[in-house]
Amino acid sequence: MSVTTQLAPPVASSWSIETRPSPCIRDFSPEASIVLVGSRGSGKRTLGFIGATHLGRRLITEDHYFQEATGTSRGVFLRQYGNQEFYRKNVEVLKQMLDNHRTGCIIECGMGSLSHSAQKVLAEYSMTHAVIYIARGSHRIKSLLRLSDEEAARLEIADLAHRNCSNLEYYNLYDPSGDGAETPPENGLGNVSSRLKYAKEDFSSFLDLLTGQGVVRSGFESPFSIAALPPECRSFTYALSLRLSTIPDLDLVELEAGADAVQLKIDTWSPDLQKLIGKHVATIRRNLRVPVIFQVENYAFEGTQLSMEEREHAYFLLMEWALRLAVEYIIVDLKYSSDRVVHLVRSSGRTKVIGQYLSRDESPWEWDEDARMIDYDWAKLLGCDMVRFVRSTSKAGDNDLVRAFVNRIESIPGHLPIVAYNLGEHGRPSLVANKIFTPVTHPIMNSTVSKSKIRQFLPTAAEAMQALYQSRILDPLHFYHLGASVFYSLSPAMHTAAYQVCGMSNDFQSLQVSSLEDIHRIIQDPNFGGAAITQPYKVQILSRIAAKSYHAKAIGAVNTLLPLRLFQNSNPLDGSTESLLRQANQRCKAGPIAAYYGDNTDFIGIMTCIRRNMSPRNVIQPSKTTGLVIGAGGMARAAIYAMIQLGCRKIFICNRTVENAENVARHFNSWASGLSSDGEIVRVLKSTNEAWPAGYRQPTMIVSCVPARSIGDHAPANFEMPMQWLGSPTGGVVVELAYLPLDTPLLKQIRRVREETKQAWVIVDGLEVLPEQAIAQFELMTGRKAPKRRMRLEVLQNYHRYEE
Ligand SMILES: O=C1C[C@@](O)(C(=O)O)C[C@@H](O)[C@@H]1O
Repeated sequence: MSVTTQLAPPVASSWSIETRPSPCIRDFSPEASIVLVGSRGSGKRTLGFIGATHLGRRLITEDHYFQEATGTSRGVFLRQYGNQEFYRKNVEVLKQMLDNHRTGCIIECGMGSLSHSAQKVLAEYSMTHAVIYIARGSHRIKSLLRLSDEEAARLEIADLAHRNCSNLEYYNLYDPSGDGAETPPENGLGNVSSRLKYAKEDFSSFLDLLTGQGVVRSGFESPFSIAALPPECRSFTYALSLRLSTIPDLDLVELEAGADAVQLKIDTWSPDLQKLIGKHVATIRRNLRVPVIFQVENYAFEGTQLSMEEREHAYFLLMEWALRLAVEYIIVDLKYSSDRVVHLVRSSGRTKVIGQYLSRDESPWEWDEDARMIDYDWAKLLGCDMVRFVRSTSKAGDNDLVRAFVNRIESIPGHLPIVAYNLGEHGRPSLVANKIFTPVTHPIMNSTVSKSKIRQFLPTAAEAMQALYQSRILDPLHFYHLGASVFYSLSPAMHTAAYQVCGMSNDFQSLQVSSLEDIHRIIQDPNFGGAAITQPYKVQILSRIAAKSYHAKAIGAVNTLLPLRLFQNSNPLDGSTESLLRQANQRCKAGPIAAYYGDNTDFIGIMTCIRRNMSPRNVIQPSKTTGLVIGAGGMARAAIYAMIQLGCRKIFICNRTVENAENVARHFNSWASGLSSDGEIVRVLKSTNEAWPAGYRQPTMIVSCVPARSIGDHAPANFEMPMQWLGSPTGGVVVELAYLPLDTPLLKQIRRVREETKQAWVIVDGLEVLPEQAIAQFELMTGRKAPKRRMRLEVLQNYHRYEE
């Protein structure tokens, strides 16, 4: 079996940097238009629509553009003018379409891109733009298009042309939530089902990755967010080691457990390896939502009878493949020829290259030799973004040498992030002390058989964390839920379960407090780790806070309080992003507290739930979409901010005490004065007797932030909507934040209306939002990736304890 011929035609191994074809540049300007190519049935148009909505871009479809440019449809043109003229016109129109939309668009290319000249045009465009090939399982395309075997085979061969003129690849996984969904019509708007939840999330994150949007967004907004720094700049991050061959036997959803990335090891060959990798990368992303570190193991070639030269060639073809999939990291063994490495680095786009020196044999090199520093410098010179040193040892003393070596590198100003540890049983202390992408396993993988012996020495992420607490590198901290009425909270259950899953020695308890002074007493303890703040203190606590996130400032309320400690060389009170990032990197250490930092995750919970449940028919249009918020407390503020973040610019607020609603409206109108042409984003509805204001569409997103049970002397709000306000012909999303009882009068009413009018109202109850805000809160408090599934499960399992 020749592996190389299956992957692509072999290339001459004598290539030097000069003679190699120019690298495929995948570094595009953030605004550059994005082209989608792929066969019929691959899902290009649906993805185009999702992408355009997500990035706020125009969707251009080739068919529609052809019709516009020529005045006839493709079919009619072909019949009228014949093949040759049709092909000529196709290329002309394609070129014109691409040239006229160089920025700010998502361009869907259909069959018109198959001819040789069209491919040339696309290949040229791919030098400056992302041209994404949309792949999909051939059996799915076959059944979707109802093709015979022969037709399917023909389509698959023709489709290769698309792959050849693209520089990136996206595997469009089956989305079970979208069964029955229709392809959007020609203008791209309208009927895509709101149910394509996974595809929406998958493709949106893929585009964030390509455009760099995700990083830009989170960075300056909240320095304590784990997205504010890439994992290689944080302390003690874990990479779940996952071998390709074992994936079919695993339920990936079960693997969620505190890992910051998945290290995907290619350990085997199969005839359709490339497609398999694309599919598995997509599956990992969907199920675990962490970056992928791509690595090809040497033992993958065992039994293939490839020459060394062929192995090297195959190795680099796979690396190129990983770049096409835009994996976040690739590990490149620096034993291979440096011109190949340089070529790869030049093509890497936003993928970070980790240069590796690996030895599975003992004593090939020592940690304290000068040659290690030369190796490090060489990796840097080759353009690597990080360096990884790994070797076998049987001597415990080698672990101290690793530390000394890492210290040496870390003393170099502007040094590259470094991964360094010893393999095997004796190397475990160095593995646990390693700070970046420590490879870990997962309890459910213990039963899988390993070709490589190292697997059995890997700890789980929880074990690695526990070791850090045992050796006092990290400190157990106390966390609280503080408010006037906290007995019904599910927060302790969610946070405690998350500590357990991640191997953290913290505790979390609810305390009822009756004044800010009460709170102050609790949070002075050097082992205080953070608090979830609830009513009525979300706004009041602002007076005790030295620094707050961009969001908390905008909202004017805080639900997450964190300590700022007195650490050497850092002034916690200067409030600079840098000092806050330093605090964030040390948040698992106890120490005297000098001040407090405030953030807000309520808006994240609400925003996530609206986005997830909003149907594309109600896609947010700043000039048209309206939102309605009931209540005027801290949660109502978060709801308004969530709507603003989603792009809504016409928000109404309604509250029993009108004055409070007016205060909230004033706050946002002054904060957001630049966002709306008439300067007013939030307007007050004085009572439910008012008719819906003329000139505004009825709301398509409604969030109720009033309690459904009595609190102290306050009677429950029992809020119901005036029927006239529920007139949106396309329905919308109704988010109810109260969850005691779960079936509030408002939700009962919406169900009734839905039944009677058949309008598409989607209901989100309080138990859906609650874990989302807690997940974001846990990550702010600990810097660890939250075990989301487990936290959501805790809510469902514990809720019944409080039901009347
Ligand atoms: O409002 C809430 C709900 C909550 O107070 C609870 O009951 O668990 C927890 C807070 O973080 C959040 O802001």
